[in-house]
Amino acid sequence: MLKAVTSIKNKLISLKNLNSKISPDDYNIIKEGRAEILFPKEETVFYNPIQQFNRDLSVTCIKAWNNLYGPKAKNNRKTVIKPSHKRANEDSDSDDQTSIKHRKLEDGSVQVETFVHRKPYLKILEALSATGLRAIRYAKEIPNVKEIVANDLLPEAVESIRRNAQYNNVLDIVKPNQDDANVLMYRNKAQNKKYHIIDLDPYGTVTPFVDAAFQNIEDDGLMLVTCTDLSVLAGNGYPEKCFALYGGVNMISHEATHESALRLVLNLLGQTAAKYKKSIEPLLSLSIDFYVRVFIKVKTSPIKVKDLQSNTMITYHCSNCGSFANQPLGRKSEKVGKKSSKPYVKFAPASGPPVNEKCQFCDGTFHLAGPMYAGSLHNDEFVKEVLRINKEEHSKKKEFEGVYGTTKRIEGMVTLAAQELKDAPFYFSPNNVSSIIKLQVPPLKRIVAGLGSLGYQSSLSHAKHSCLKTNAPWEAIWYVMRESQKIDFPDIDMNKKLSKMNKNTAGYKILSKMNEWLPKEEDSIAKENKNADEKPKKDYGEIDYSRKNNSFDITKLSFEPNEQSNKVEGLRHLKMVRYQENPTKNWGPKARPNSS
Ligand SMILES: C[S@@+](CC[C@H](N)C(=O)[O-])C[C@H]1O[C@@H](n2cnc3c(N)ncnc32)[C@H](O)[C@@H]1O
Ligand SMILES: [Zn+2]
Repeated sequence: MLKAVTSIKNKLISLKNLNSKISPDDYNIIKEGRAEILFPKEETVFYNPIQQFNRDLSVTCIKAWNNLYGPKAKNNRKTVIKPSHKRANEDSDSDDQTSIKHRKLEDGSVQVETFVHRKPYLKILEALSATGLRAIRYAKEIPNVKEIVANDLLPEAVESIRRNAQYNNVLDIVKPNQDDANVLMYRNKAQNKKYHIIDLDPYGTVTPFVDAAFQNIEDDGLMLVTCTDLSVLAGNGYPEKCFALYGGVNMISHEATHESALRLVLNLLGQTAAKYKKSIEPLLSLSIDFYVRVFIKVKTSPIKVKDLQSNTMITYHCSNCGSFANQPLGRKSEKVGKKSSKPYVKFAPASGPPVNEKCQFCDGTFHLAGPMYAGSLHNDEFVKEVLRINKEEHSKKKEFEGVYGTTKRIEGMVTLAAQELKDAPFYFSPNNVSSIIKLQVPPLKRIVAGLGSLGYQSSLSHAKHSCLKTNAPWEAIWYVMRESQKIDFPDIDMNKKLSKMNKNTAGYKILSKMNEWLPKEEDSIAKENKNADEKPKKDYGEIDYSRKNNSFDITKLSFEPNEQSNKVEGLRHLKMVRYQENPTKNWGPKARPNSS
């Protein structure tokens, strides 16, 4: 949270090394992280205090990326064995200082351990910097930063970046620059200048800046991307604009629209990267308040680019009952050569569609969402490191006391993201499903236990409160929801209930036809026997996003707590802070200041 807004009164500030004097009444000092920003009282440059969470999280993510995949991550301690006549520092990196330990081995050779004390090496571009606050925080809070170019189109913003970089004593690291972000990035490309980290935090959509950014980032680099245009990415009113900007349509009027927003942004990034033989790996993808923020690793890899097709999907979602089915746009499978017996990967068009013309549950019409990214939203290793830094360093170490105001929220959000079920795009709201079939909303843990007893996994979603992600087919979801009523109302008479319902409603159609489409007991037994005889199918990288596997055994249903329900219930008891602590009045994406 904002630490202090101090009005400077009755004295002139003379900035170190700055010739000009600043009139005190013109500025507030805003303290955030380790930075102090001189902020003009009449707002001419963009600053939104609610975005402190975004900035705190970004600092933590850059540290995590650098620890795991940064240019020198795997290289901090080298052990080499040399013939005894060679000196240890002959091959050492001339930029860095090294300390060396020699140990003579029995065979006469010398084991040389080189401890490398790195000179700052990280190069960061903040392409849309406004006051410079973010760049200054990166300079003061992230180790090993060599250079941060803090760029903005507006002269007032660049003046503010310069003033603040100087005031914070980081002008040796933070380089203010006035340019259109794209002009800067394409010029960098021409000069072969690249950055390890590119942060894109625009007003609204990131789309205009993405192409240039992919041509300006180092291999294995980290790209941090914000989009605040959620009315387009997640709203109901602009499918055509969403398609034009992101190359796909969101899940209009569906509770999972915030996850589709993330998948659309990742689709835009993945498609753009592929043009340059690059692939993206989402490290952490969050839907937060009024914006989305994704952290991706970028790699030049023509082989990985081949996965783009099978990692892209469209989604059919019923406009009546909300059930959905995903359709990957391609297939990737491992085959074995007939003559050579060598395995090879085959890419093929997908087969489909996964649904009939009308919804099989309620006769409703399907809407089409996507194309969008179908793969995992987060990387386990990265998320673990983010949580570690947040807990062990930012929350506990004395040196960080009072620096990070949003550690609880980072813990809450990232812990939820970490437990999200993979390969199960989207979630459903038990509240909505219950209201469709006009039954009482069961507790989440009971639904999860029921699905778990049928062999399916479930998790919460960071993107929406009280919603469930699951790899269960919709047949199982409707079935569990109906049967769960019998716990609360053991004498419930479903036929009587149906007779009172309007026959044209989705709920009536779902409940009245359920016994027709539920798997039959004898089918389950036959399937079990067949599976036991069948050789396992060898699929490589092929994930069934479609939810077509609906042959569960209905007789196995139980609502007793199980591993799945205990896991979900454990998280709900953590009482984590998902939302911003003490948001100000009328918080949200801030408009451009008047003068811009
Ligand atoms: C949302 S603000 C950035 C906030 C900042 N990153 C932070 O954390 O406080 C967006 C900034 O982008 C700048 N901007 C808009 N279009 C631009 C362009 N084409 N090139 C460079 N800067 C641009 C605006 O002047 C504004 O200062
Ligand atoms: Zn339906």
